[in-house]
Parts: sequence; structure tokens; C-alpha cells
Amino acid sequence: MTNLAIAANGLRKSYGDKVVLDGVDLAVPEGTIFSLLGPNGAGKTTAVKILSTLITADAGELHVGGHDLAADPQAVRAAIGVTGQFSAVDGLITGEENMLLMADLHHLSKSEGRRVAAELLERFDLVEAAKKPASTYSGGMKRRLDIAMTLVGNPRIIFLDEPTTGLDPRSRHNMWQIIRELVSDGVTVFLTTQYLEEADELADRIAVLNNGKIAAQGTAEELKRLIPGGHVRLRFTDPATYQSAASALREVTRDDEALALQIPSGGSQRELRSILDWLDTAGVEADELTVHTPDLDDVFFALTGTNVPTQPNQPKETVR
Ligand SMILES: Nc1ncnc2c1ncn2[C@@H]1O[C@H](COP(=O)(O)OP(=O)(O)OP(=O)(O)O)[C@@H](O)[C@H]1O
Repeated sequence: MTNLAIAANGLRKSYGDKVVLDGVDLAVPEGTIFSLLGPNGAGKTTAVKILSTLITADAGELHVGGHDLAADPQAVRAAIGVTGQFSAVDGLITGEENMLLMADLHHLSKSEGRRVAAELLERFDLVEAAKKPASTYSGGMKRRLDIAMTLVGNPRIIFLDEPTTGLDPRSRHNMWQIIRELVSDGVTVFLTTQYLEEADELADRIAVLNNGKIAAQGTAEELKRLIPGGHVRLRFTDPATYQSAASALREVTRDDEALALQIPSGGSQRELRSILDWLDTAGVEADELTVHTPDLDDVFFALTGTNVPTQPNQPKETVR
């Protein structure tokens, strides 16, 4: 059996009357990336704070790194690293000084601290900036420094709370590469994100948190299979043309308001060709044809009824 880096059973947390986590079960195998996905206020940060010992749960059996969270929080702390939405970076001192401070906190000797700091600054492409105050760093550089600081203690499990929120696309891709490299070294990553694309790219398993409960859990592919498949959408501008197309193509879904028809389709070339042939035979000429394949956005919407921001450069429909 695979060892679990993180295991939660029946995790509960309320603030006053507000139930934030309402019996959450999580299982994260060692050396994998797990993504907790949820809209704003779903309780992602609360889950991270509990699992990283910053706050206590009201109920639940929780193990991190094989240690019981309630009985041995100190051992959990020694096994983990946390990079939160609010970074630990001190802007008044340089990147290098931040790293050395971290090395001191981990009781490394002066020479060992210097060696580790130099190695990590190099790895995260911060050598040139190392002697500059961290307040002058870009958002992406600050996040990289933050992760580098987290790695000083050589943690086996890392919690990354929304690590790419606010970063530009290139810094986001850099961060993804860093996360992949961490996992290839055997580290377990627990990642929270509002970006479906990010979970899709990185995570071995994804859990969707909604209203304090896990709405669904699985690989990206498994989650996509939970919702109805793709479709071809035909849009018309002339109501009469729309009506005659709708009666010619009887087994399609109608959207009378939008003058649109939807034909179920997996989106393969073969299927598209046969749909086009069918339309030609029926004499249907739509003003617009779009192919829609289900993605995590659809899953998220179906499960939570919430739209979340996607990347602007990710068109999910191809317009002819
Ligand atoms: N210390 C606190 N006292 C009272 N309510 C709190 C506290 N911390 C969080 N909450 C509430 O708990 C809910 C979950 O918050 P949490 O920060 O875990 O959500 P999140 O999923 O991380 O959201 P975001 O993506 O906005 O960071 C929110 O409604 C929040 O207002």
C-alpha cells in the first residue's frame, strides 16, 4: 500500500456559527501533487492552516507525515514547509539575508547555512538579485524566494496556498516548473488554487471543495467524466432559419432564446465530419459553429455553480 503523506478523516472547523469545513476526508499519497480547488471563501486556506498546525480543527482524525496532528504537532512541523498567500519574505532585507535568517531558524551552522542559501538562490534564479532588498523584487521573484526559504528546512511535504495568484502567465509557468521539480525529488505537494487550469496541469488528484464539503475528488480526467460530454453548437441569426433547422435536426437540444442548437459530440475529427455531412444533407447552414469539449471549468460550474477566473489566453471554444 502507498504511504499517505496527508490523511484527514472527518475534518471539521467552524468560526462561531459559520461552518467552514463540514466533515472533509482527504488522502494524499507520498510524492504526489494534490490540489484543493474551490471558489473564494470555500475553506481552502483554513484546511491548509489546520494541516500545517497553525490552527486546530474542531474534529477529525488528521495525520501528516505519519504523525498524529493532535498528539504530535511538533513532529508535523518538522516534516512540512508552508508557503502562504501572505509571504514570509521580509522586504527590508536582501534575498540572501532572508535565506540566511531561515537557515538560522533551522539551526544550521554558519557555513552550512551559507552553502544551502547559495544553492537555493542559484536553483531559483535569484543569484543576481540576492544582494538587493526583497522589497524591490517582482511578484514572481518574491514567490520564488518564498519557496526557496521554505526549502531551507528540507521538508518532505509542502503546502502551497494559491502559489500563482496574481502572477503573470510567464511567472505562473515558471512556478509550475518549480513545483514539478519538487515532486520529482520525492516531495509531496498540497496545493490550493482557484485556477482550474493549474490543477489540471499539475495535480495527480484534485478535490473540489464547496460549502465546506468535498463535492468531488479524483484525477482531472475522472472529474471531467463526471459531467455530460462535449457538443457542437450551431448559432443562427435568422429566427426562420433557426426554426427550420430545429425541425430538420430533431434530436438536438434547442436554445430558442439564443437561436442555438446543440448536438452532442466528443469533438473528434470523424464525429465532426459526420455532423457536417448530416447538416449538409439536411440543408442546414448555421451562422456560427463552435466545438465545445468539457474541461474542468464545466466540472467546477456543474459542481459548485460558480464561475472562476480562467486564463485569458485559453480559449475553450474554436469558432469557425
Ligand atoms: N479567523 C476567522 N474568523 C472568522 N471567520 C473566518 C476566519 N478565517 C476564515 N474565516 C471564514 O471562513 C471561510 C473560509 O475561509 P478561507 O480563507 O479558508 O477560504 P479560502 O477557500 O481559502 O478562500 P480564498 O480563496 O478567498 O482564500 C470564509 O467565509 C472566511 O470568511
